Amino acid sequence: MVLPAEEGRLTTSSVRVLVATAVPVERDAVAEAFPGARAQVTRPGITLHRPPHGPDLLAAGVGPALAAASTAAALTAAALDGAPYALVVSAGIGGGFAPHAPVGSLVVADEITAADLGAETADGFLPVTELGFGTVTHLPPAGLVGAVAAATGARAGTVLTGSTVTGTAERAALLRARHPRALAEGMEGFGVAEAAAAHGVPVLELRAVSNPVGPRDRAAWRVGDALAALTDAFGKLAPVLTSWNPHDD
Ligand SMILES: O=C(O)c1cccc(C(=O)CC[C@H]2O[C@@H](n3cnc4c(=O)[nH]cnc43)[C@H](O)[C@@H]2O)c1
Repeated sequence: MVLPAEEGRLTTSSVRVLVATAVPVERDAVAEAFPGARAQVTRPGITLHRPPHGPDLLAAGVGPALAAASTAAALTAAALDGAPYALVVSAGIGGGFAPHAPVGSLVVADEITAADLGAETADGFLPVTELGFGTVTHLPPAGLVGAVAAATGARAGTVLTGSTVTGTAERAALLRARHPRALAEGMEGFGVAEAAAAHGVPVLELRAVSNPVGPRDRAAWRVGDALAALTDAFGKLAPVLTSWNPHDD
């Protein structure tokens, strides 16, 4: 249930946490792990859902650009409200690289990497860093990644972000050749991480695998199973987030 209230502060954790999903159904799957009536908090450009004992939840939009814009809006609003977030979690369903991350499994990013941010050249792909710009990778706090993996059973590895869902075996193989530690692919993690980095806030990415990365086969997607895995994971994550001390990581 959602209440149109503006009141209520995060009371579970010692740290204020923002969970950014792409779409409302993912947000609601996370919310199921935090029972009670959710307050709905509107700020410029965004609407947050706030369970009584849980993190702030944001359906930030599909793709890295909208996810970054929405996450930045939430971070800015919280800072201006005098209650900044100490952690941002990018969460949702994702593609898993077979056989390393099977459908239904969880992946926590120890590295969040933009897979398609760069230039195609005759000699292959060059990331923007080799063109002299920006960054293509963000590293979540290692201690927190380990604690999340231990609590949820998630595999830890690289999670790639792209603006285009991979749809062929050739592209999947190319991505794994470029990123041998890649376990999963999503469309938002790097955008969320860029916004968090701009605010000096650590980031985490958790993906529940709904489909294999590779040839497009919508009939094989197991979105319901992945959403259930996401709910289950956040149920186990709550005590991890509560006890996490950013200064120790
Ligand atoms: O029908 C399609 O081919 C198609 C094309 C673009 C997007 C979709 C979606 O269902 C939304 C993707 C949404 O879910 C995440 N996601 C899930 N699986 C993958 C994947 O294999 N590769 C990348 N992203 C994936 C993503 O983060 C989006 O939020 C369907």
